[in-house]
Amino acid sequence: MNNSDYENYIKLKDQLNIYRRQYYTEDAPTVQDFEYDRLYQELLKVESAHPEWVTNDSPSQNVGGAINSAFPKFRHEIPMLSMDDVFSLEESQASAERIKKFVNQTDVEFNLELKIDGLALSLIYENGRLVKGSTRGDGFVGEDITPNIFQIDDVPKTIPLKERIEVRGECYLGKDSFAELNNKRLEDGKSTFANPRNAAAGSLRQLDSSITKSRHLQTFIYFVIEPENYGLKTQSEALKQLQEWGFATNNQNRVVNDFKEVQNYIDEYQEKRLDLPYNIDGIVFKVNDFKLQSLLGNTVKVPRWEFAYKFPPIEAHT
Ligand SMILES: NC(=O)c1cnc(N)c2cc(Br)sc12
Repeated sequence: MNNSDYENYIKLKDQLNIYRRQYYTEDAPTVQDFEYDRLYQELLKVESAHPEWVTNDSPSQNVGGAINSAFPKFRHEIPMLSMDDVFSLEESQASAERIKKFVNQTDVEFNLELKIDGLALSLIYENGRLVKGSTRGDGFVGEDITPNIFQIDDVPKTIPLKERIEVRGECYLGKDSFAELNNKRLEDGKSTFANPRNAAAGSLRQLDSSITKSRHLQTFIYFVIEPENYGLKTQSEALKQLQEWGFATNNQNRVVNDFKEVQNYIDEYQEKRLDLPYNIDGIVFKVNDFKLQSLLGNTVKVPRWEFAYKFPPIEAHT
């Protein structure tokens, strides 16, 4: 083993952990997402060549980040995992092929969805009433932010379902609300947020709910936990049902069967993303059939039945 390779790996791992703390816990990253992604992919490459170097504190073994202890802790009954990322059409095709091989089926239907650049949240309803809202945290223990969730207008406080249910999605700040917020902060002589995702995170993870209320946060809900308990068979069906229950859902999803359709969808939204009223940073591929999703299951950190294609960074025009 070349000692300096190992030392470089430790430096890379420590640097990534600093970036994660800034992004997930402090809501104030000092590095752009694409640079973080590049370094993270480099770490994965080194770890696949040297699995014996991998320790529990590696970013590859953890989801999300440490929580703000000022909030009550909330242990997720089912971990809130993250997702594998791919960075090219070819990689996304290879991932889709690996999934088909795993389930030994050539015609697997995928539901493509927009990857919202916000922060993950979980909502729990009992007897049709919202009882709990939480952040992802480290995937196992998140922050109980229930009072703040009640301040988000598009989160239904009651739903027409008596059974207990957990749904998950993304909390985000629209581009216009972000611009208004930063202009107001500039007028008030305050620091501005680097991007809408940090502004959303800083607004949702607020100890003062009235500040959360003033920030016009929005949500897209896209997961039903244990969907088959509610008679749902596919992800596309679950999105329709979520909308009928009263959740804010993103209806720009598309069920695809072949790669040409995937290419069309990616091209279409790579084009449209600048005009959408919210930030997206990629496309989520989900195996549409829940029975196949169960067959595929999860690895320690990510589901095998979904992955994200990340758009290349938007060129900053100086
Ligand atoms: N549509 C989706 O499933 C989706 C959208 N936006 C996101 N940031 C994420 C993250 C995970 Br993990 S899934 C997902």
